[in-house]
Amino acid sequence: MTTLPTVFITGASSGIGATYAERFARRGHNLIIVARDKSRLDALALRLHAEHQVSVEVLQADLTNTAELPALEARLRDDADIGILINNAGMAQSGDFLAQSAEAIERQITLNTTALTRLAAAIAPRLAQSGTGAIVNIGSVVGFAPEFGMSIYGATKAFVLFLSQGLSLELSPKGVYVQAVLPAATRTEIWQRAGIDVNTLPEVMEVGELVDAALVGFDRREPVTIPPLHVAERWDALDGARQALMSDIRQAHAAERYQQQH
Ligand SMILES: NC(=O)C1=CN([C@@H]2O[C@H](COP(=O)(O)OP(=O)(O)OC[C@H]3O[C@@H](n4cnc5c(N)ncnc54)[C@H](OP(=O)(O)O)[C@@H]3O)[C@@H](O)[C@H]2O)C=CC1
Ligand SMILES: CC(=O)[C@H](N)C(=O)O
Repeated sequence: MTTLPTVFITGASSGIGATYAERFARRGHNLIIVARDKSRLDALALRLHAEHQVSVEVLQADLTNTAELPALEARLRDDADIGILINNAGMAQSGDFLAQSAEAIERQITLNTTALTRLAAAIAPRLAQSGTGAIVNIGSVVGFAPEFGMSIYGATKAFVLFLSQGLSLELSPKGVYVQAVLPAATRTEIWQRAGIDVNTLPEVMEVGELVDAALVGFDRREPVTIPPLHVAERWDALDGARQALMSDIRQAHAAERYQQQH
């Protein structure tokens, strides 16, 4: 009998991360769940263990505190049972760029990009060595849309997509699956935490539907999964246009429109 890999999930105390934890427990995976709120993690661990007979270990950590990252990195690097990383913890901030404090900007970038990247970097060599495993990074459709007015949040999520595509190119030949999941508005606490009333939003997906759809993409080994996108060809066209740029942008001379007029 093959043993299922342990799933390491950040931001598992609520919302999308807690739902991933429930879904993977249902599939029979042991879990390591990470967030700041230990009492919520403990309650989830007890429930999932009772309902699904899996082992659930709780790791309390503040991922914005880079001093807390080495312990998590060491665990990902050294624990051969961990075969799937769900890089989910994230935060959003509402409000204009002009109104953001330096501390708030740093916190958001550290959580959404630095911690995510460092955790992926910690597990990737071991997965590549074993030729198996998966890294799932939770981005957002906001990463496509500066028009949504969440410039820093969107920029962090554009980073997540770029990083995931790059890692997929590097790691998939070595047997490691990398998935970027890009949800749109989903009913979780992130909205309240960002000072936005989710009930004022026009279209909101329920979190169970979002995670189940993301797992369909996971099982198909899709590199990029966008659950709310009904017309899949739109993504193919966007990514195709990006790839078509590549031959055009490698040029030794500036385009004619930038040549100095003498
Ligand atoms: N809901 C939505 O509309 C969308 C969400 N996303 C993304 O989904 C991901 C999950 O968010 P979602 O479930 O919606 O939101 P929630 O606010 O419900 O969950 C966020 C999770 O991250 C954890 N977290 C927050 N800050 C830290 C920190 N400093 N250190 C460790 N853990 C932390 C929280 O736990 P704790 O407070 O206990 O630390 C919580 O478990 C995020 O990356 C978000 O950007 C993407 C698109 C849409
Ligand atoms: C607060 C948000 O913008 C949300 N998390 C999203 O990514 O759509």
